[in-house]
Amino acid sequence: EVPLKYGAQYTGKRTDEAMNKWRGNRFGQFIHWGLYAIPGGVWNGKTYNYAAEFLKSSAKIPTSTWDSLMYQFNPVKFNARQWAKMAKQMGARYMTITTKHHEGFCLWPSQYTDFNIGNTPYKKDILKELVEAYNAEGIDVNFYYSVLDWHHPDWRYDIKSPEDSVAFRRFLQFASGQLRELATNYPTVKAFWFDGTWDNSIKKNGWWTLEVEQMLKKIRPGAVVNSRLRADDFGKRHIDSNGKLMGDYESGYERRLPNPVKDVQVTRWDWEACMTVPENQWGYHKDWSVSHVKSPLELLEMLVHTTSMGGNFLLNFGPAGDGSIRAEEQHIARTIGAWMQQNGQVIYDCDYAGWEKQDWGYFTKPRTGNIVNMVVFNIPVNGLLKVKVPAGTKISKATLAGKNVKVEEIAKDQFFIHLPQQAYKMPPVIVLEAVGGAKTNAQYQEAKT
Ligand SMILES: COc1ccc([C@H]2[C@H](O)[C@H](O)[C@H](C)N2C)cc1
Repeated sequence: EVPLKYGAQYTGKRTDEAMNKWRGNRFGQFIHWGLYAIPGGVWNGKTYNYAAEFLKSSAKIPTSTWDSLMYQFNPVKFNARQWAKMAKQMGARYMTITTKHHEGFCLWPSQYTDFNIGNTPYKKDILKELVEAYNAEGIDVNFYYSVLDWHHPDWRYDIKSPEDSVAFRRFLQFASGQLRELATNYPTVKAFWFDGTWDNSIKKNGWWTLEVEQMLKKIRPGAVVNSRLRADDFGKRHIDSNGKLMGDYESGYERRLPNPVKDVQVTRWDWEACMTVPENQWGYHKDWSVSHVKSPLELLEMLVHTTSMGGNFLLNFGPAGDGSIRAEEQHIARTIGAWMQQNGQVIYDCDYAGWEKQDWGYFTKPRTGNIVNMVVFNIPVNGLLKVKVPAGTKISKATLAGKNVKVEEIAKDQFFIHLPQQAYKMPPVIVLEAVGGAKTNAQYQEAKT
């Protein structure tokens, strides 16, 4: 091991109450909302197919022109309570909001820059409205914060001169101040999702990333911070030079999920995957016809896949500039929500079962009891669902929607589950009562230090 000052501060999963709640939430709503939602990927009549929140660079728009969008920000259709109700109906247990994306525009009235919601026609503190509305629905709120800031004159992509060093130190003070006011003025915030930390300027200032994590946890004990913030003494990000995860959970899965067979080592720590509905649009884009738009079922399978590997799934919504939620996203919320209404117990507070992945779907395991859930996405034509269980496991009971289903042992540690013959519009859940069998997932729990 190399001695590190700014590397991982602990190993193994946090087991305090705040982290257990963060983990048990499992399903979150990401919201990307900022000035980019106004043009929605279209500039001077031309549609740019790249991510809408990058339109400033795609269309090579000067900062002064882009920043004047602030004077147009007046979301007349914005209703925080309606958004929160929709998220509740979808079954989201937490919501992560872009307090400030790369453009540098702040959804809260920051004292550290005028480039904020207070100087828009809307004027009011949107962040406060969202925190209150979502908390009122029992949904935890987490803050996304981009360190990269296209608006701020002291931002640097790299440190190549003494002037760069002086300017960037001022920038880091600015960012620390913004984070302090976010953690202080919105006391119910539960976690911080850092982005925009891939540049050399940050890699060369790993000390600051640890200082920020420690400051936030001092102001908000129990706060959860993602690995994406952190760089160690040598500029290594997410995982330090000794191979240890920094921050409280691994946040490298962006628009991709770990493979349930090859990447099972991800279960040794907490992690979260964030996902777009189109191929690559986080902010609102006017034209979703340019790429595949994932169906509710595709997204539901990703949620179950993520839970089955002990991770959290953060599904993105990109509200329009007027504060409305597009029809596709409303449909996704309703469809996933209907299934979560019946089956949320196989997601919330559930984890990796440690059983071998099979083609029919995914296993999830509640924290306590000898239950293993099967979420079936691939229904066998003959209605006989072949299940392999760990050596020596006995299945004492299997139910589907509360009704017993026949379990027929066909070989050592192999069973047919007789599925009721019906048209399955949504994935059925089979609850197994299983006793015995090797405890396989223990091997990935690292020693706690
Ligand atoms: C350079 O490639 C990037 C950079 C930043 C991103 C941002 C997206 O705008 C969104 O906020 C996502 C979570 N983040 C990684 C995506 C791709």
